Amino acid sequence: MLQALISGSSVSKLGAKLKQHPYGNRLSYVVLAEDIKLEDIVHHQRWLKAEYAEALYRQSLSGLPWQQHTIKLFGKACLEPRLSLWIGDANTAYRYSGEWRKPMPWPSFLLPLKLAVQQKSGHQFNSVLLNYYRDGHDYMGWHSDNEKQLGKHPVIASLSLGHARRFLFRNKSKDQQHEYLLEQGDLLVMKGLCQDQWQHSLPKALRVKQPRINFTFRYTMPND
Ligand SMILES: O=C(O)CCC(=O)C(=O)O
Ligand SMILES: [Fe+2]
Repeated sequence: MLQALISGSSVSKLGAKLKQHPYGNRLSYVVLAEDIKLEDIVHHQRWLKAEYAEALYRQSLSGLPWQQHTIKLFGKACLEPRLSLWIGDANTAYRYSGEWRKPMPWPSFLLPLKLAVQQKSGHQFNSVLLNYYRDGHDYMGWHSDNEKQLGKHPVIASLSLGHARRFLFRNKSKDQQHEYLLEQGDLLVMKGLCQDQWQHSLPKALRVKQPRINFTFRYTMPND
């Protein structure tokens, strides 16, 4: 059953490779994950089978109650530059921007995906944060996922659907930066010291008109 979701050619290619950016006419290159000696970041390109990835993308776009939250930035209330949704076991409420967010129960169509992500990464997850970037104006700023509720050295498995977007890492002293291109069906696993040593962001891409959806599977310390 699970094998039906997963592409046979998900094994990373080795060696130094440069890949041309698939959008924009600016000549721009992306260093593939395999070039980067960051053992705590693993990029499984095209992990999901194309037909399954496309069906999951469509179902997630139209079938989930996406919300646009307000956050406080320098004391001012602002709309987040993306939509999101917190899904998880009943005891995985989490604190974000001063508020408790209760999880939506797992919709049945996400259960086989959760199992497949657990199998691939070798870790258990009880929650997933979904992000919906409506177009290239939506983005996620620099941050580390280092909240207490995620525990020490969290493992976060991030699945990408929809339009390809750049995903950046910079180390905390800001003298190194790496770039990944996340395409439909890619699974990026962040673990070990990733959240301690690096920040990540999904920058704006103003030429992109199509949406992207991202699922970040996490283990959240249960509330009870
Ligand atoms: O959209 C992405 O790929 C990353 C999302 C992210 O970093 C997060 O939800 O913490
Ligand atoms: Fe993150």
